Amino acid sequence: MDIRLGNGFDVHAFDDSDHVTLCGVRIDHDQGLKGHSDADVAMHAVTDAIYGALAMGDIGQHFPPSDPQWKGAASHIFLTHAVKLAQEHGFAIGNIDCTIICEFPKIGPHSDAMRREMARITGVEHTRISVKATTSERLGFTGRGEGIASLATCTLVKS
Ligand SMILES: Nc1ccn([C@@H]2O[C@H](COP(=O)(O)O)[C@@H](O)[C@H]2O)c(=O)n1
Ligand SMILES: C[C@@]1(CO)OP(=O)(O)OP(=O)(O)OC[C@H]1O
Repeated sequence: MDIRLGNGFDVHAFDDSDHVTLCGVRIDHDQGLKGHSDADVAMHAVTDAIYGALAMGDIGQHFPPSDPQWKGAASHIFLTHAVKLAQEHGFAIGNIDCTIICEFPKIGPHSDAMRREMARITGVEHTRISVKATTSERLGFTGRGEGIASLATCTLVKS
């Protein structure tokens, strides 16, 4: 059995919009996230974890921020591409673990919806997908409410 481990990390700054999209779930909030795409920082970290496990670059190499085609794009496009690439190379996703770092919005009430949305996109059972959150105890840029950071780990399995 061939088992691969990948990690991903991403940061997006807040802007003055009225919602954020995290793991494909829209959360009304008094700020939004700036990005070339829909700025789904958590889904970007998960996508990069898959590319990392495959040792096939990163999200910006597959979907350059300089390409107008991806302006405002929904991030499920990027995640779907990474999953397809894994499948084409004979891998299935073993599990995904994602951590979202921010003071606000609170993630807990939305984490199950996020797991189910990523399960829908990836075709992976939601019991294999984890979405967690932490504050940074008011320290640093996340603590000052300047943006959201996210990190993710995934395993890929080829039997
Ligand atoms: N944006 C967030 C941040 C945290 N949580 C939940 O609160 C718990 C305590 O956070 P600490 O940073 O004080 O450890 C954390 O374990 C999460 O369950 C959240 O839902 N949303
Ligand atoms: C997702 C892409 C798409 O152009 O743009 P952004 O939304 O700016 O997100 P980032 O995490 O900076 O990753 C780079 C790009 O691939």
